[in-house]
Order: sequence, then structure tokens, then C-alpha cells
Amino acid sequence: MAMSSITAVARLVHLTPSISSNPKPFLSPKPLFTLFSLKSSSYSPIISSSSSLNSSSSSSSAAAPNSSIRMSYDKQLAAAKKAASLAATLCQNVQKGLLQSDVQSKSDKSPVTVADYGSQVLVSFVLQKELPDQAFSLVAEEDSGDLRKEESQETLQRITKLVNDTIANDGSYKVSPLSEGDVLTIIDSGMSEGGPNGQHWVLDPIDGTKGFLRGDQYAIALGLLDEGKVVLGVLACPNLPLESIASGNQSALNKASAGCLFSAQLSCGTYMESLEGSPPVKVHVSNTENPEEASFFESYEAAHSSHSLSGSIAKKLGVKAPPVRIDSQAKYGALSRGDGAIYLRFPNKGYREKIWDHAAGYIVVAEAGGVASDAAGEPLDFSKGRYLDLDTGIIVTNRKLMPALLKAVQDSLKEEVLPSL
Ligand SMILES: Nc1ncnc2c1ncn2[C@@H]1O[C@H](COP(=O)(O)O)[C@@H](OP(=O)(O)O)[C@H]1O
Ligand SMILES: [Mg+2]
Ligand SMILES: [Mg+2]
Ligand SMILES: [Mg+2]
Repeated sequence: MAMSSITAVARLVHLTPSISSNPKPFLSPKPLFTLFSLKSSSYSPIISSSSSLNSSSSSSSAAAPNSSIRMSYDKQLAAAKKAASLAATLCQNVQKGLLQSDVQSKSDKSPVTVADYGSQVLVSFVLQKELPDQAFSLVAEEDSGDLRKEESQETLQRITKLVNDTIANDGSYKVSPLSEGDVLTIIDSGMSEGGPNGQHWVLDPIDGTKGFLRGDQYAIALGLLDEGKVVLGVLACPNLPLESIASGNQSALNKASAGCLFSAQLSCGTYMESLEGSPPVKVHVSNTENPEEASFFESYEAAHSSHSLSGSIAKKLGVKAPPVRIDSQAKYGALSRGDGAIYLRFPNKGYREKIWDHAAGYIVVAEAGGVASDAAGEPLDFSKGRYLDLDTGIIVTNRKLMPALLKAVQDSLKEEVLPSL
């Protein structure tokens, strides 16, 4: 990250006449939502206290940066949950009344909306407010380049208003409203390169922007890297129901939903709660060993992942159920609670995966007992900067199914060549 922008954001956040004096730890209190009606056997209720989050035994697979000493990331996890929840509120409000003028096209032709930018501002703002004593480095998807153009003035005004309204309605931060310049500066606080040293937040402010535009699934995905390893992750999935969306139960996707918040910390397991506030429940991946019982997730967008390749892998493996196609890292969340057992992702050859598209989802699944690798069976390496450096595709499943899945993937890849970009 350019030092100037770190300094500017630090100045902005620390010198704003404000004080986060409100002791309220999370967003405005809402009625507690009980999870006793959850159907999946992989959900188990836990006591909702931060100490319970730390003391629970874990099915972790990710290696700790210093494996002999377990670092605690409790404060960072609490800040990440608050940041993602506040960003989800903004996204939900925008999705209710999305205007055509809210959507722009980036230079790679992918869509970006006022909510992507607003979410990035809120997450960066909240993390810096909640963790004022910690060095701040953020690797995030969006930058302010397009918003600085003359024709984007109105869009920038709308983002600024959305952010200020969300902060004011939440009430946790007594700050004077952010200016448009502040908003641009905070967006550019996400330009860190990440890498193998130190701590870096990794943010996709809206993962699944195409799903967001369709009114389907999307996620605010926030992870933390420490010495190149993902050590915590939060996935806010505002349109994901608390009940299972397993193949055959996809009607659940069409019901109005409170939305889910998944959170995971290294060696502490993965938890799910309602975005409206509910006691977290510990979740586990499916433990099926039988591919005939396993169903799989893949992208809704065929341009993001070859549906024909995953179809042939599933057939080779003996999977019977049709694929569940949904957008975003909500797939990792659904997998972590056992709604399906496999996630397959095969972009066109030449496509470079970004770390913010996988970091939070990766630890949410790993801490729930799952495992993710590339098609060569290598674990995902988040220490190489903004991109993941991997061999053809990403596959995610439980430990028992991984060997057979890997074989089916490698056999299918020999038969089918992915198109080049
Ligand atoms: N051609 C392509 N192949 C693979 N992934 C792509 C892609 N174009 C965009 N994406 C990524 O796919 C993500 C959405 O994943 P999914 O298909 O699982 O919903 C997008 O995230 P954003 O929506 O944050 O831009 C984007 O990073
Ligand atoms: Mg995008
Ligand atoms: Mg994304
Ligand atoms: Mg995005």
C-alpha cells in the first residue's frame, strides 16, 4: 500500500472528532432469533460468548503461523464481524431499491455498484475504528480510479450518503460525516499487496456482484492473513437462509431470509449466526464418504467456472444429485454447514484467481473440518500477493472424499481441455 494513503486514512480515522464512546459491541440490538428450528444435523448449538468461541475443540486443518503458540485473534474477529455486518446492512438497503445509475462497468467489463464501494468504505472504516492500536493493511478488490472521473460525481455523492447514513443509523461511532474525499481515500486504503509478512486484511466488499444485481446470493467476505496464512474469516451472506439449501431443498433459496454470518478463527472452529442477531452455532462440513450421497456447488455463472467439466467430474465420482448453482462465497458457507459436500471451480485457462475471492471462505470451510486445494492437490497459498498462484481450478470437500475427488478431477482434466481466455 502506498504510505501516503495509509497515513491519510490513519489521519482521517484518528483525528475525526469522534469517539467510539458507545460501549455497544455490535450493531443495534435486535430481537434474538433462535436457531432451534434448524434442520441440519451438522448444526450444534453453543453458548454465545466469546470465551466459548475460544475454548471449543476444533477440527482445524490450517496450520498456525506459530503452531506451538496459539495466537488469539478474538479482537480482530469481533471487529471483522461488526464490519461485515454493517456493510451487509448497507448492501441490503441498496439491493431493495437498486437504480440503474448505481451500476457501473469496470475496465475488465465486470460490474461494480455503489454497494461494492460503500461496503469497502464501511469495512475499512470499522476495522480502523475498532482496532486503533494496530497497524492497518488491507488488500481489497475495489479502488477509487473510476470514481475520480468527472462523470462519476453523482455516484460518489450517492456512495458518500449511503455510508454516512449507515454509520449514523448504527450509532456506534460519533463521527462527523465523511466527505467525498474521505470516501475516496478510504476506498484506496485497500491497495495493499499483502504477502508473506505481517498481518493483512483481505476484503471482497461484495463477492458475487452479478448475484447481487439479480437479487440472488452474494457475500461480504473478510479474512485476515498473518505471516501469509489465513487466520480468521467472516462471511456475511444477506440472502442465504439459515436452513439448508442442499440439492432438493433449493426452494429455501427463494424464501425471505434473515441472512447468515459465518465466522471462523484458526483452531477455534466455524460458527454461524443470523445477521439479525442470534446465538452462534458451531457448524461442520458433511462427513459423508459416499459420493452417491454427496451433492456439489458451483458458480451460477458458467463464465466463471466450467459447468461441463464439473458435470463430468461429478459423474466420474458417482455423484447423483444435480449441482447447486449459486453465486459468491456463500458456497463456502453452505459447504461449511454440510448443505453439500463438494465445491468445484474451474475458470477458463489464463484466469487468475484473487485472494479476496477465497480467503474468508477457505478458513470458514477449513475450520469446519473441510479441505481446499487446487487441481494438483496443493493447498491454496495466500502469501503470494493479491493473486492466488495455482494449478487449474479449486476443489473443496471433506477429508474423506478428497482423495477420490482429486482422482476424478485429474482424470477428467486429461479428457477435457479448458478453453483459454
Ligand atoms: N472469467 C472469470 N472466471 C472466474 N472467475 C471470475 C471470472 N470473472 C469474474 N470472476 C470472479 O468470480 C467472482 C464471483 O464468483 P462466483 O462465480 O462464485 O459467484 C467474482 O467476484 P466479484 O463478484 O467480487 O467480482 C470475480 O472475482
Ligand atoms: Mg468484482
Ligand atoms: Mg469476488
Ligand atoms: Mg467483489
